[in-house]
Order: sequence, then C-alpha cells, then structure tokens
Amino acid sequence: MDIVICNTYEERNTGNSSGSSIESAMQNEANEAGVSFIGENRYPRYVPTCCCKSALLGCILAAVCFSSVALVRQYLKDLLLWVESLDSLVGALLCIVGLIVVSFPCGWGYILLNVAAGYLYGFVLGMGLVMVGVLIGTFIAHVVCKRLLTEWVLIKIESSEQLSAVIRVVEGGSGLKVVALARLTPIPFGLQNAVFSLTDVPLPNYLVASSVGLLPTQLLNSYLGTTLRTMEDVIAQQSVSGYFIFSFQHSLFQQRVTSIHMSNPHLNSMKEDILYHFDLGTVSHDLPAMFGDVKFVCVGGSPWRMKSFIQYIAGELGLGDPNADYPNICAGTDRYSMYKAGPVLSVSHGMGIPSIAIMLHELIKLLYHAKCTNVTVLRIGTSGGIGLEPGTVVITKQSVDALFKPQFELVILGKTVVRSTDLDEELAQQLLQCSKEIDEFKTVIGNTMCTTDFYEGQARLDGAFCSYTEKEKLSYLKDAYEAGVKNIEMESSVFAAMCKLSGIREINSSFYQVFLH
Ligand SMILES: O=P(O)(O)O[C@H]1O[C@H](CO)[C@@H](O)[C@H]1O
Ligand SMILES: O=c1cc[nH]c(=O)[nH]1
Repeated sequence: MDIVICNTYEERNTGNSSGSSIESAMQNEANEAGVSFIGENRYPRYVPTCCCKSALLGCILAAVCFSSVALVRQYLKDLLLWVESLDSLVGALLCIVGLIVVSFPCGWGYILLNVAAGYLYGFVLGMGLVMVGVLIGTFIAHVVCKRLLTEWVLIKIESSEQLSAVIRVVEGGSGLKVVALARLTPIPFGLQNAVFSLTDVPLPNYLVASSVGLLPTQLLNSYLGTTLRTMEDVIAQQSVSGYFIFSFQHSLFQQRVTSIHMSNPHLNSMKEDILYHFDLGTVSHDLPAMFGDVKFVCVGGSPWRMKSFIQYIAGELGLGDPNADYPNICAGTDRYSMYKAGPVLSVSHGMGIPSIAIMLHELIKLLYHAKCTNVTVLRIGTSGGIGLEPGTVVITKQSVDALFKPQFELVILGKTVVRSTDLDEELAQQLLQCSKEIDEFKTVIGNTMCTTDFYEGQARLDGAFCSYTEKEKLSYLKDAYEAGVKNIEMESSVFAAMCKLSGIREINSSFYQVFLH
C-alpha cells in the first residue's frame, strides 16, 4: 500500500504562448508586455499594450510615492512635532490627508498615524478621525489603482503567493469575508487596497467590509496612542506596537487559505476546459457545486480499490453508509474512476508515471475550477520493500529515480526538465504519529524508488526479459538500500513533482506485498 498526501494552492498564470489563433496572439502580446492572466475564464485580465500610457503614469505615481515615503521617514519626527503645534482642526485635516497617502500601495506609516491620532485627539476622536481618513483613503486608492496601477499590481500579485491566494479566494465568491479578514493579515494596508482594486467586489460593500476588518487594529493603536506622553514616545511606540500587531496578524495569517496553483496561461483563452479522461468539463458540469467542498483526495492504482476506499472511509468518518453503492462520477469513461463521500474524493490512476500524470493534470484542474481550498491529497498503493518486514508501511521522505536521485525528469519540447520530488516532512511525521497511535502495523519513514517498469526496472527475475543474474540483482538492491531506499513503486516521483508545482504538500507511504529479497 502506498499513500501520498498533499495540500493545495492556486493559479497564477504566466508563460509564453505560441498559438496562431487571435486569442493566442493576444496572449503573446500580453506576455510580451509582462502581463499575466489572473483567475479563471471569468477574469481574463488581458491588458493590451495600449495601456502603456497608464503603465507609465503608474510608474511615475509609484516613483513619487517612494520618494515621498523616503522624505517622510527622514523628517518624520519634525513633521509630527509640527502637526502637534498646529491648530487641532488643521492637524486633524492633515492627519486625514496622511491617511489618504498611506492608503496607496507604496504608502508607509499607517500604524504610526493611527497611534498619533490617538495621542493627539484622544481615543474617541482619534478613532473617528482614523476611520474617516481610512475610509476616504481606501476609496480614493481603490479608484486610482483600478484606473492607473493595474499593470503594476498584476506584477506584484504575480510574484506573491499570499497575494495570489487572497485574489483567488475573493474571486471564489467569499469576497467580502476575505476583504475583512485580509485586514487582519500582515500584508501592508496600501498593497491590499491595490490588490482589491483588481477584484469586482462592489465598492460600497468593499468599503464596509474593509472598515470592519480594520477596526480591531485601529482600536488597539488608538488606545496605545492615548497611553503615550510625548510625540517621541509615539514614534518609538509605533515600532513596538507595529511589531505586536504584525505578530498577531502573522499568527492569524498562518491559518491562511491555500488554494490550487496552476501555471498555464492558455487555459484562460479556452471557452471550456475539458477534463477528457474524467469525462468532465467546466461548461458541461458545475464543478464548484460538484466538488467545491472537497478537502481530501485519495488516489490509488485500481478502480476497485478506490471504490472500496470510499466505502471504508464513509463508514469510518460517518460520512455515509459503508455498504451503499457509491456511483462512479467518471462513469462516462473507463480511463479512471472517481467516488465521493462528503469532503472526500477517491480517484484511481492506473499504473505508472504517464497514467498518474494525466490523472493529476486533470485532478489539479478539477480542484482549481471547483475553487477548492486547503485540500489534502493521499496516494494509496502497493510497493516492493527492501530489507523490511512484509506488511510494513513506508512513509516516503524522498522519491528517488532508478539512479537514486531525488528528481523527476520530463522531456518538454525536446528539452529535459528536471523537477524536485521532495515530500512534505511535516505531513510525513504526522502520518507516522497517526500510525503509532493506531498501532496496527509497523510504519517507517524512508526513501521510495520510483521506476518506469515493474519487471526489469525493479530488478525482478520474473519478467519476459532479464539480462542480469540474481547476484547482480541483489547487488543493485543493496546499493538502493544503502542509498536509503526502503521500497519501490511506480508513481511517487511524478506525484511529488506535480504536487510541488501545484503548491501541494505531500507524503508517500507504502505497504509492500511483493518480496524482492
Ligand atoms: O498499487 P498501485 O497503486 O497500483 O501501485 C503499484 O502497483 C503497480 C504495479 O503492480 C504500480 O502502479 C505500483 O506503483
Ligand atoms: O511497483 C511495485 C508495486 C508493488 N510491488 C512491487 O514490487 N513493485
């Protein structure tokens, strides 16, 4: 038995297109302009080159922002002392202007202004001032970013998994909740404003959700301001409070939503994404309704085994009747079979790397289109053990090839692409711990060798062809053993590699049935 587990992220598309259609020509143009496509077909964020003017304007704006931030930082203390010396109304107006400035992506000093407002005007007035200033700032930043900074924001999102995740979830329909929750994350305030300007959340709702989300930290900062005695304290304190708020936000953000990550710009220009070997498609099927709740996917070689698994897990987790006849969702094809019970999906993948690779392409797309988040995927299969007691479960640390290298090689357009096959160690440890608690079978963590053939590739003596002696076989298996290989199977390397590309965390463990020694 062989198990692989993974978690998922989301799509951020880049790349070069070489098609001859109008769509692909547009895609090429976008790629040349360094522009990416975000989300699914609904949001083909194509920015044509005629937007050069706005890009230039965006750059100028960004440069102005950066230089003013540098100036503000340098003369910060003088600036705040000057504001303190002004008439309260003028000071309050300046505070609002300041909050508008820091609402832009390059703006800095949001927390400082928040603490200063509390210090200068007391808790209630300070809070009111901050709320009004931030509301106006968020509104202006949203409108300006939407009109002028789209390209800059797209590039920023492209380079950040966290920002990509935020956008993906907002597009996934829980927009307002995410806007509010994102305000509790350590993503800079101005940057968030820019990111949300790319979404189509209605402006009034966006402003309300944003204000609600910002409230806790605003309360905290304003209160802190009231406890300080001098402007010097405010400046010193903001870095301390900033640190605490950052830690608080960071710990919250650790609970972040992870969604599926894909990297194929061509999908955005397709009218329908057809998952041929599942007999499913984005137009023919409502994938979010069918699979949106999936949290665990278990994959394994045989269709029969995957049906048994869904019955077993349904019974174990109280998801359904273990004796019920779960329908094969892919009944329209005999390539793979798929069963579902509550948030658990069970999918067969056939034998060998090519077969599981095709299945994984379609599974990753399915989870992406269904807008699934925080998914864990397990592979369950059989393997041949090396130097282990029969029946031992091996949790794979690294999947290695037949030369014991932890890599997966694929020839793409005539070039060999090498992908990493590291597996998630934390999940491996968790699985090991579970096994200890159950205490029903021996479980070890080790390397798994993934071969492209069951017979000669695994040094067996019972294939149709065999050009080596038993002594040579044993010598090779000894080398494998010394390289840390505990078992042999035929899918783990591409599974690990593809999970990695999708931002998936994975574990591989195997129960062996065939003895090689
Ligand atoms: O038990 P499954 O998942 O089919 O996996 C193992 O069994 C097959 C060979 O008999 C290969 O696919 C190997 O990886
Ligand atoms: O690939 C495999 C699967 C099961 N048993 C083996 O010996 N090898």
